[in-house]
Amino acid sequence: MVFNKTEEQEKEYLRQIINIINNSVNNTDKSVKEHVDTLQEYKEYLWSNKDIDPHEIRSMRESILRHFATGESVIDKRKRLGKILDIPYFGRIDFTERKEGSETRVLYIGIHTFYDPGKKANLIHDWRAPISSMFYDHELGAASYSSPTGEVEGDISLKRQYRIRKGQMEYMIENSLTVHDDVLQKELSSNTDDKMKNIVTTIQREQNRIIRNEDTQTLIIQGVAGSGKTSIALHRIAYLLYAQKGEITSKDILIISPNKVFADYISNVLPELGEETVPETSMEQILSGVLNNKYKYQNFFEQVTELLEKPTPGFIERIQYKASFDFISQLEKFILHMENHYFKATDVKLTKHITVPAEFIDEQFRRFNRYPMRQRFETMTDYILEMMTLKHYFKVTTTERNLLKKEIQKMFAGNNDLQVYKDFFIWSGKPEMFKTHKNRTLEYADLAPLAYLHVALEGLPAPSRIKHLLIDEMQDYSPIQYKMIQKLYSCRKTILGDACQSVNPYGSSTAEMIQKAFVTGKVMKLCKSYRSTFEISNFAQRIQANEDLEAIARHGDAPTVLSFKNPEEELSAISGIITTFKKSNYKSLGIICKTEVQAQEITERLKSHTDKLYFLSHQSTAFAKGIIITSSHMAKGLEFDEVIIPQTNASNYNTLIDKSMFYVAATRAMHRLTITYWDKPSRFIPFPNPYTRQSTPGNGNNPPAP
Ligand SMILES: Nc1ncnc2c1ncn2[C@@H]1O[C@H](COP(=O)(O)OP(=O)(O)OP(=O)(O)O)[C@@H](O)[C@H]1O
Repeated sequence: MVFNKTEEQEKEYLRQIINIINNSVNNTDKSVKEHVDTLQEYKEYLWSNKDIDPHEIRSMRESILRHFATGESVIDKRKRLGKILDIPYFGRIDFTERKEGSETRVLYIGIHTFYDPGKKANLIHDWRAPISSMFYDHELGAASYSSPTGEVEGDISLKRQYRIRKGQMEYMIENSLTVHDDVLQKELSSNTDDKMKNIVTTIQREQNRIIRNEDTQTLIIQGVAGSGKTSIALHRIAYLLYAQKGEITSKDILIISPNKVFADYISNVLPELGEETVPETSMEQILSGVLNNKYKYQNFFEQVTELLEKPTPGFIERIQYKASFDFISQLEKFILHMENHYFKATDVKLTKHITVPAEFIDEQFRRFNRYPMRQRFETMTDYILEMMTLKHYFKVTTTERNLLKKEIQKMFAGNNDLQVYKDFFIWSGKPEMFKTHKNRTLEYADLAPLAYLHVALEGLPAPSRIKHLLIDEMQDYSPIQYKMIQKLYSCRKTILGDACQSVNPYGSSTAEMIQKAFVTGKVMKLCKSYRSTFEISNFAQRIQANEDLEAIARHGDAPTVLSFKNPEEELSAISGIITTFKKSNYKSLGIICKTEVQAQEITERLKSHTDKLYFLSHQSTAFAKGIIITSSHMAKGLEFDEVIIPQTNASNYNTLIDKSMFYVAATRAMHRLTITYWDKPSRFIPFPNPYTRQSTPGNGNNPPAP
């Protein structure tokens, strides 16, 4: 007989579960109150007995700390219970192990486990538990999961999905092959919240494989636009925190993310999954840190801006060269060259009668070659002095020691990182490949190689205690940057991105290049695109084809291309679209320009037409709700219900990098996309556009075929 067969029975069961959870909440509340009261008592006792002896104070301090720690875990439990009360579970499978005498187990699956001490049973199973993996991996029929004791095989006889909010069941979907599809379609058709949401109820099979992969040291995920890479990466973190409890905490994980806005945008997901947010940083911060924050440098955003606004062939060439593997091998050769030619030993007169011969000093430089070059001086000095005292029976003074060390240091021609770096370009016959900007500002592409040389000369900073490194937007980093990351973080890594979405086409990396830079790594692909409607995905495919991309069959409004005579007409049409948006059910509108300057200029001009606009710049630190105007670069990784891409004129979108920007902007749209231009259309707009509407908001006209 099927347990809770009907929807009515399920609803009744839900009510019972909520009651049990409520009891647990009451007990926890009591426990929280007891802890608070005890701590208060301690505090009062300490205040009113200021002359108690130090032993008693010490033992009280220990008790307070103990109470505090248990109190904190009770508070955590209370928070978790609050979440469970709202959405106790979202799925169910009935599983019978293929073993004699096995009974069917009814497994309700939710964000957290809920154990009922009364029934001495798990009433709800955490989605990350091994047994719960079957919910994502199998439909009705034969199924299996990996348990710590081996593979458990059996059959799923029932599978259901529920939508429960605030403890109320909104709907339940019965077991069928399309359970996931139905709920997925509903999830994808909903409008965006201000921040990224968790996808725990509808994780797809290919995504689940990545989330639960624990075998691979370096996992590289190449996923098409909107395939859920970022979502999956965050669920993977939540999974690892669960599966490796006791070994890894959220503080042991580090995310390298493109900017603060993106970090804020994704900051919701882990707390929604009941985990703490994870520290985040940027590539620039890491590399500049290695160089002791000594240099002024152009950041990645500034590099992209320069490429978009005033790219010179030299600038592009420098970026391209520094993103090549040839460059890395030249650097390696140069390090060897330094090893062989940068130390020129001379005799050092230590005392009136004692001279340390040059050959002996040179010999020691070679002897200690297991140390980075600049780290040898100290050890060499000590060793030489030891040998000299043995030979000459004299006592070395501190002054003599310092003198020798200083002299040895002077014999090395590589004491200044920047000078060494310049030497490298001269040595390699490419002096034109190094150029500083105003105020001796380094180019972004120079940061990683300079840090690479610094480490070869000076050694690595203190080993990082990070146990898992996550890199998003992997395509934007170059091989030499990955080489540096490899040196700095020997831990497990999850690296994800999309080679088609580079905002740095001259210095970007594919999954295979990253694999080559690391000399290891498993590449996994995600081909299904979930974000955009079929029509938008197809449109974007025609801007820049990605053979791997498989658009999800979710249909919506066709993208619109609107042509105008001049910028004024275009602007008033955009303001018309904004008015329509405000009246619609959509929650977010992104007006995505090619550059930040253009975005700022449009913001200023639109302000007199409409209110509640939010200009998102590279200095912004938080994602905002509503109508956002920003650049393609900043919009990367984000998504909007509706997107407008203005000024797609021939002159504005013309180069390789412009095309990348256009593609990134178009793939941000979930449900609706409008492209506008005046004068001549960009050659990247897919014409003829079968989706173009005849009547348009504002003054838009149907564009002529170019
Ligand atoms: N299994 C899923 N269930 C529900 N929604 C999903 C699923 N997978 C992805 N999505 C949705 O698809 C959208 C894109 O996801 P996400 O931003 O993680 O993709 P991405 O691959 O990082 O995208 P991009 O590279 O284009 O920035 C999000 O709205 C996400 O919630």
